[in-house]
Amino acid sequence: MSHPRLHNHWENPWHAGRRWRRAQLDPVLRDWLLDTSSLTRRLQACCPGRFRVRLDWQGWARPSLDECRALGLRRRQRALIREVHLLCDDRPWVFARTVIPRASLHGRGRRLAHLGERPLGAVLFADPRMQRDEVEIARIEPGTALHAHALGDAGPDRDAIWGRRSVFWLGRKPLLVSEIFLNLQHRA
Ligand SMILES: C=C(O[C@@H]1C=C(C(=O)O)C=C[C@H]1O)C(=O)O
Repeated sequence: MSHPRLHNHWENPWHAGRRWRRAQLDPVLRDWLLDTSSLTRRLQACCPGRFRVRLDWQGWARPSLDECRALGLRRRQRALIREVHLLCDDRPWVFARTVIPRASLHGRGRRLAHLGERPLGAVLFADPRMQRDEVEIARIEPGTALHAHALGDAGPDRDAIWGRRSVFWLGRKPLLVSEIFLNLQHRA
C-alpha cells in the first residue's frame, strides 16, 4: 500500500509558538507544547517501563508543501519520512512524523534511517551538535488530513487536537519533527 500522503492542499495550520497568547492555551497544554526538552524522556518519566515507540511507516515520499518550505526543499523533492506513535501502556499519546532530507542521511546521519522502534530523541539529544529551531504550534481541526492521519486507528474524533513541530539540526543537516498530542489532557 502506498503511503497515504498528506494532502498538499490542506491549509497550513502551523504558526510560531510566540504567536499563541497565553490566554489561548490551556496551561497544561502550553507546558507540553512549548517544552523543548526531549519528549521521549518526558513520556518515559510519565510511564516508567511502559513507554514504547510503535513504527507505523517509514519510506521515501514527497513531503507536504509546507514541510518542504520548513526544510528548504524543492517542491517535488522526496525525503525519508518516519511516522510513529509513542505509546504509554500501549495507549497512543503522541503521533510523530519526521521528514529527513536525503542530504541529512549522509555520514553520521545515516543512523537516522535505521532507528526501527528506538526513539529518535535518544539520538538527537545525545548529539552535542544538535540545535533546535523555534517551535511552531498547530490547532488541528477534525476533518483535516493531518487530524485523521494522526489519530489513525484510534478512530474519528470530534475534538481539535494540538501539535508542535520544529526543525532539528545535526551540524548543518536538518530534519523536521512534528508531534501531535492525542491524549485527552492535551486537548484544549
Ligand atoms: C524528538 C524526540 O523524539 C521523539 C521520538 C520520535 C521517533 O522515535 O520517531 C519522534 C519524535 C519525538 O516525539 C524527542 O524525544 O523529543
